[in-house]
Amino acid sequence: MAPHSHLDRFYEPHFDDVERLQGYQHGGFAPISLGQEFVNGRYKVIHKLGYGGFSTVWLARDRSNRGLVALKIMQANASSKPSHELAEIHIPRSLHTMLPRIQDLSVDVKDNFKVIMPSGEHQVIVMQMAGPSLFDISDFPSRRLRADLARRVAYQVANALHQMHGAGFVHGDLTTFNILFCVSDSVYGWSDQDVYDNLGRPRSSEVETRSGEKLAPHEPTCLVAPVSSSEWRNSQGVLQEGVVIADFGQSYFRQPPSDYRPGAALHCTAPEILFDNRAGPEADVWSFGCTIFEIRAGSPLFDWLLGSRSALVKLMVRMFGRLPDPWWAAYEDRDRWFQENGEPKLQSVGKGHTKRLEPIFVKLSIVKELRAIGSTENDERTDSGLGPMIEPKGVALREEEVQSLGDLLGKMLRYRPQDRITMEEVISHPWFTTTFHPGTN
Ligand SMILES: Nc1ncnc2c1ncn2[C@@H]1O[C@H](COP(=O)(O)OP(=O)(O)OP(=O)(O)O)[C@@H](O)[C@H]1O
Repeated sequence: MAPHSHLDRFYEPHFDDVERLQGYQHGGFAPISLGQEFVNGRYKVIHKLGYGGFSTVWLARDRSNRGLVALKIMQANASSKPSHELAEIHIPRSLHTMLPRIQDLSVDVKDNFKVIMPSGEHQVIVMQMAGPSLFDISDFPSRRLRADLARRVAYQVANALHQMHGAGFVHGDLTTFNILFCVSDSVYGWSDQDVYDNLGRPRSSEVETRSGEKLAPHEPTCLVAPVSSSEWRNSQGVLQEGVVIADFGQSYFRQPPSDYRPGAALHCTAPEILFDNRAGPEADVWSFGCTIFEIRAGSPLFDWLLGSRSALVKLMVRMFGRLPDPWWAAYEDRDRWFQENGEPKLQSVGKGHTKRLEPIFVKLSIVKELRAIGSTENDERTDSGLGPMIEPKGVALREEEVQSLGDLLGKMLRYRPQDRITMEEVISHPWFTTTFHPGTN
């Protein structure tokens, strides 16, 4: 009989917005529990804020000043890579010292220390506590930000990225997952009870093996769900309408470190990374183009769940046409879907005198995607419970905005990095400042 997989070993948790249990291995996630203390009781874990591929992120009380902080507890394997540590800790610190105007736009690292646990040695990064990510608040497919808020948020990120590029920093992993709403100043002074009253009590699910076998010391006794997006959305006066950029794990200053491997989220990955493994400020511009679309649309330009590089390239070619050489020749599935000129392959449809050739799929375009915003929303959602940050349902973009945003994204999403506009040009684009009057359609 085949051995049970790691997943089969456990009963499923009661909720799905939680890290996978397979991540809890030697070298993996740290088994943290609510109430756990670090640095001689200075930091005490009181809730969970999120998780990513490399870490779990917890809300903690800093007893030195009674304030609230976020503890990003890295997987042990990621903690031992000097370049990762350098990026996660030193890039945000350098940004704050070198670029005073970015202080409100990038997350602040306050402290860091290491802890030894049965899973290994973990780097813990103490950060300014922020709110949910843009991804979390939109909660695809039913919600997107209010139009004015979407543009304001996009401008803040553009401003931060412009300053970073001007000083020689590359972010390397720009997505809606890594842009977080700021919380109101009063939140930092909340008691534990205020946290639970406003954000709900942590939901936890006991971890149990199917066989009844005891848990290993590196396995958590409970999985804890992060504060839910609906708690954030419906909490009154807790979130500000400003954002900070977070997650500098893929960032670098001037030159990528020798062990650098570009690692942007697949749906935001630029073609030069896919084909040449080459990151840079231009790749940030591509990722940010995808991110602006997602901020305005509430859903991604290219699917989040593509699964493969080839599936992403197929969507790119459907949208932007034939790849430049030599990438076209390197795209292994091109003959399956496309003619040599990048047009979709043709298939025979109909019978007898109605028989004709038709493309095997329709071509995509940014403008078409922009025109579809607001018209394909899930009609079952109610306007109540959406919160003040969310656009009412069924609101489409004015044609004037479709043209303006289509122009901006078209220039940011050019295949060749040297053909893309720079962040200097992005922030002066009229889409950020034009008033799109209702009724111009
Ligand atoms: N300072 C913070 N305040 C509040 N929540 C945070 C903070 N930092 C991170 N989070 C939450 O934790 C999640 C994971 O954080 P982050 O993306 O930094 O982790 P990661 O392991 O580096 O993930 P990735 O797989 O994206 O590289 C974020 O999406 C966010 O929801």
